[in-house]
Amino acid sequence: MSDLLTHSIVEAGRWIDAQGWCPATGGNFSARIDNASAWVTASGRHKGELTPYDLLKVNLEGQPIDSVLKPSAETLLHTALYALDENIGAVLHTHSVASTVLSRLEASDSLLLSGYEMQKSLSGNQTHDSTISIHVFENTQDMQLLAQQLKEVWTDTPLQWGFLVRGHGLYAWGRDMSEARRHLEGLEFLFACERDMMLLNR
Ligand SMILES: CSC[C@@H](O)[C@@H](O)C(=O)COP(=O)(O)O
Ligand SMILES: [Zn+2]
Repeated sequence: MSDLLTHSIVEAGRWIDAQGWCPATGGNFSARIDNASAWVTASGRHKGELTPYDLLKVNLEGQPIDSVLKPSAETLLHTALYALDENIGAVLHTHSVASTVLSRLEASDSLLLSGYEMQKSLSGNQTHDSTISIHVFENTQDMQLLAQQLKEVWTDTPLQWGFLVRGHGLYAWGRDMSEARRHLEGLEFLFACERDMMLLNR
């Protein structure tokens, strides 16, 4: 199963674990194969210790293709993103302290960030002197419901770069794994800064 896409997921898991963003078995990752399928991590694995045999193919309804592995509990969020935007090529979900805490400190459904040079790590941003919005969904164990809410929000206004799930973590994406990693790293940095600013009452 040696393949560039599966390797990119395994490698992302090692890097994300090294950052401390996927403790225990938290997090899940995927990469689009084509317009009808994606590789996704199997459920319950430690994401820093993945091998290609911990990945399976799913269709965009989240059903396994030719695999007995159980797909990530949150597969429907990955497949919803691929169905919503044909330009999304990879999705990374993390459980960092910053995203978990900040998503609880933010009471509304939209986290606004401005004044950070690191905003330029997010595609389409040329300056710190703008305001970007990251949607915050309420957490639920009902992935059908969360995927439906994602579709409804997106239909109103397409999301960019990522979204938060309150008390849970971050979903970040990009046109390929490289861009997904850059968006993830930029957002995690911005969240850590914003959490500190809030804690300092600034
Ligand atoms: C440590 S429990 C975390 C899970 O509930 C879930 O949120 C998660 O990110 C990982 O689920 P998984 O089914 O392994 O993809
Ligand atoms: Zn999760």
